[in-house]
Amino acid sequence: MAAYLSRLHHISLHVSNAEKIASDLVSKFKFNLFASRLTDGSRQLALRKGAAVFVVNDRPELKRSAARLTEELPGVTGVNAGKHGRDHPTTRLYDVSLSYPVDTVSNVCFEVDDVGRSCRALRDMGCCFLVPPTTVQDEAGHVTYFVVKSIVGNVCHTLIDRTKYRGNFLPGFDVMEKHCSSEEEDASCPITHFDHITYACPRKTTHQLMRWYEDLFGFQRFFIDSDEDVEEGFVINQEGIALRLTAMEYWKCSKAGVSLPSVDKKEPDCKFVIAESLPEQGKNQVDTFLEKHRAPGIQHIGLYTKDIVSTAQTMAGAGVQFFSPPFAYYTEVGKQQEIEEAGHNPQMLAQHGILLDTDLHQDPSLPTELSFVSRYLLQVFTKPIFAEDTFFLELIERRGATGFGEGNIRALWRSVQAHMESERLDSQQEGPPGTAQTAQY
Ligand SMILES: O=C(O)C(=O)Cc1ccc(O)cc1
Ligand SMILES: [Fe+2]
Repeated sequence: MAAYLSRLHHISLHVSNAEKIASDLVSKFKFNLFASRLTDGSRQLALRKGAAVFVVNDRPELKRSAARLTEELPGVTGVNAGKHGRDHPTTRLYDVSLSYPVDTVSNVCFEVDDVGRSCRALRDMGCCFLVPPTTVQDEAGHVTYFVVKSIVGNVCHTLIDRTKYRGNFLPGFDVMEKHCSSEEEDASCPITHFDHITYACPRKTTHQLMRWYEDLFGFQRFFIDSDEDVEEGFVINQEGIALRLTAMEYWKCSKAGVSLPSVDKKEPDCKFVIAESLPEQGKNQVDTFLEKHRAPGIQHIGLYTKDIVSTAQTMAGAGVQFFSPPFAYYTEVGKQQEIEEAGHNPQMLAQHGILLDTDLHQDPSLPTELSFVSRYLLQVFTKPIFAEDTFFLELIERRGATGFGEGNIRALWRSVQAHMESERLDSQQEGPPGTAQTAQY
């Protein structure tokens, strides 16, 4: 039986300079730093925007990490954190401090209602535990968590039960009383939650991955496109693009002991997208991720916003760089009309590289003349946010469309390929490989 998840709690980043990345998330992406945990050995900074929470961790140095890991694993059970207890300087709470050679986003932490039951379920299925069940407490109560390794590269999942905790975040973190952002700033960047997490995976691994998430966490297939083949997934294999996309979703379930979320309580949470590159059209952005990240992993995260134009405008003004499709994208007759019919201004979208994809959907419950409902989605992709050309963020505004737009994927693909080509030319001009700086900001 699977371990059913209540909701996504936070996503952890492991980076060489936590302060720099946290400061970018605050100043450019308008997240609020609301909690921190500072010890001699590690720094964990928690940032929030709506329900989207990132925890930014300092990445342990390679040479010391092997020792740290063996030191941490047997000793963590029952650790007391914060002001009232023993606090091991190298303990990274709610995560593992595995060393990693490049900056990475590697832990998706979920809340569960019954940690004991989830742990037994995963153990019975042969899951690999990186941290055994561990209780952490402070004056506001206690939480219990454990960490499992996924089968996607360095991705781990922390499962945490915080039903016995009354504090604002997690024990061991100092929560700041007041958030630093003004209301005005929040109104211009209405990000509400994580919409999806996209994994970059090697060829022929999609099925195994889907099976793992279905069996262990009760994820279910989500069809990106109505024409999608059950076995093949959503395949784009033409005009230089060779990509297989498959998506999964799970439902927030709120009651302890519920074996399957009942139909009427269904509420989908963050989706998971598996992107697998296909060999036919040469090296591409998924291959680049696998090479630069040195393993499969989280390639990008979609942040859901209620107003993409204003969010992109504010972020661009604060220094975020977005990918832009060629200007011709916005002047093409069909696209221009599509944008206008959706009530948007092509020039405004062009200014920040925002892509629009309409999905004409037939609603069988309506009379034929009214049955075509136009649903659309808007997306814009940032350039990589770490020094390495790996992880990026996406803004997404959904107007009825629940999937991912094929037109948008094609436009993104082309702008990323063009970016990769210009990087390649730059590095050729600057000298041998390794001397070129790929930092985007
Ligand atoms: O369209 C989206 O937002 C996706 O998440 C799909 C996707 C996945 C990987 C890519 O390299 C490009 C597009
Ligand atoms: Fe995406």
